[in-house]
Amino acid sequence: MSSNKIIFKHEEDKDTIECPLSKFELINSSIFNKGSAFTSEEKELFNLKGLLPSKTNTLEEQIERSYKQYSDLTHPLRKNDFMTSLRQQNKTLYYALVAKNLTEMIPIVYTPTEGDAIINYSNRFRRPEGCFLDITCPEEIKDRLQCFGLKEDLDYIVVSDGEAILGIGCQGVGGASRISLAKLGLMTLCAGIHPARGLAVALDVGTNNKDLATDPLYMGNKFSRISGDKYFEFLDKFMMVLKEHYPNVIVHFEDFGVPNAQILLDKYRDVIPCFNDDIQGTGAVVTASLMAALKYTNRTLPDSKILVYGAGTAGCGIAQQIVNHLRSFGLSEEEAYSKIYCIDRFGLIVESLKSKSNPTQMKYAKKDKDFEGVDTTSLEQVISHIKPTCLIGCSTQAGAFTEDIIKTMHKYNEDPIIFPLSNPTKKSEAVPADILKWTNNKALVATGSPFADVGEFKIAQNNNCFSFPGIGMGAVTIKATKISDGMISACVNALANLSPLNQLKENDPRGHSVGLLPSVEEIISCSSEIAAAVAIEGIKEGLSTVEGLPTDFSEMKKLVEKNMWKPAYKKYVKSDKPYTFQI
Ligand SMILES: NC(=O)c1ccc[n+]([C@@H]2O[C@H](COP(=O)([O-])OP(=O)(O)OC[C@H]3O[C@@H](n4cnc5c(N)ncnc54)[C@H](O)[C@@H]3O)[C@@H](O)[C@H]2O)c1
Ligand SMILES: O=C(O)C[C@H](O)C(=O)O
Ligand SMILES: [Mg+2]
Repeated sequence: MSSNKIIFKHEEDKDTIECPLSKFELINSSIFNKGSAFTSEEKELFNLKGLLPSKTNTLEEQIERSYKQYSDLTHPLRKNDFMTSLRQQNKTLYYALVAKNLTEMIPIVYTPTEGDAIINYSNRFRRPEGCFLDITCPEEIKDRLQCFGLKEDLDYIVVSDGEAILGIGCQGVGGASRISLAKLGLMTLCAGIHPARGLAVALDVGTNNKDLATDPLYMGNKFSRISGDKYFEFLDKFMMVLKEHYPNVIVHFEDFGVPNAQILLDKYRDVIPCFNDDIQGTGAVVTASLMAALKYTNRTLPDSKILVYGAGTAGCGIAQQIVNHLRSFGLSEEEAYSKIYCIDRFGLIVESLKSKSNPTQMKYAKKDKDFEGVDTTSLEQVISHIKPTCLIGCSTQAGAFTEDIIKTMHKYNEDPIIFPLSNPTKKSEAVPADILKWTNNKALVATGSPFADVGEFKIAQNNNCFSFPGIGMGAVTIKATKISDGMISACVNALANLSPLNQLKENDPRGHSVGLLPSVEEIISCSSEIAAAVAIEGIKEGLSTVEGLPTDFSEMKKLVEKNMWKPAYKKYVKSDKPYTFQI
């Protein structure tokens, strides 16, 4: 393509934007549209005079108006519908509105309400967003992707095949599309990925969800999910198109199922700059909150025993990240693995469970003889035998952490660390109010979905939304060739340092009431701090392809913040240059 085409690069220091659209095309472009905020000069210049009423609003006035409309709706799913429409109309207004109301709106546009929106996708569908790739037409992958721009036009892709959406299983094409859009939305909101430079990709490989397959309105392929060679060939074709045509784009895998998530990550992480949010993003946020909780209670990671309940994609990702962290304390690989215990649907993973467990799970297998006389399918008995410091739930089993279980944890720990991480809210292994009640308010709790404070106790959201935006933006900043384990560990350390517990003096009893992680209100500043740490680690490891980047943390943070797209209107000047990017 010609070099004079419009490229949305990080142009935050410019006061004007070159706009190649006019009339209906302009007003229908969610990237360029300003709605009632077009000035009279812009209305004249872009042929909009007959398309808009005469008054020009400010962005603040538009925020006020849309917040009123949003507030008129009482049902969370209707609020989600409203926000989806707003995003499709005017991205600047959408992100400005969410940024102003983070605590209220993140649960609407992300977990948990997005889970309901996904379940109802084909019935509530109004307008498509993002790219759809179909396993029946692998030869079309390149052309379909190129509708959204060429290699200079994209920084970040979120891709899902919809198999393991949150804790609600296969949600077909709707799950694949909307979970990718929700994650991409947070990349823009929290880490400033330009909305025209991010792409949500839905891979439609069929569905095993009977409700969808029998719904006449279901919009995806109704055949059973394709697996095995044909699935991997399709994925390989997609990844090779990215490698050839979008070599600098960072790829974020989301909600792939257990059989494929780790395999795809292992296969492609040295080939394409990519990471899996459920494995590595979750591993990072949970290790960070665990480190903060241990530090506050004067314990160390090498002295801890961790029990992971639900050894799927997230559970094994968390376990692996904790192992990586234990290694940084000088433990051997064997010692590190020995500190982590995993339970899956057949009970504690022990050597004799080999035929029912996958190779990733078997890394944590314990010797059967060490559990003689213990019913390894009973969580309570396993806890009594191991006496873990920390219990982590990623099982999708609502209520699995019963009163007896939590009290058993408390029996062996003055301050047990309990993380019920399954999403959405209805899948949580326990609710914080119960956990606190059953432990005389001593447990250190953080949950996957948002929960309200319990009296004076603040419940941190132990969700990968605190890690993936920083990991992704760090990688985009240096146009990384790879996202290394060191970059993920840099995220862990940066996030653990941001825990509000660090601001307390030793033995300050308020510890349990400040929350283990920063509040959602702080998610944007946390993400830039993490991005800077991740970028610096990538440079140190020789994984950057950008020349002349700062290696000093505060300089890098300034650069990251400058590069972050912010929702504000700029003056438009007319452009006749060709463009290829999404509008
Ligand atoms: N908080 C976060 O940031 C975060 C991140 C990722 C995933 N999650 C949540 O964690 C849950 C799991 O996600 P995933 O991607 O790992 O899914 P997954 O399907 O890969 O894993 C779930 C695992 O739980 C196991 N399981 C099912 N029933 C069980 C039982 N009765 N006892 C023990 N194990 C059982 C399954 O066999 C599977 O291995 C979901 O609810 C998801 O929303 C939270
Ligand atoms: O999407 C979330 O809220 C976190 C996580 O990626 C999940 O799958 O639950
Ligand atoms: Mg996920």
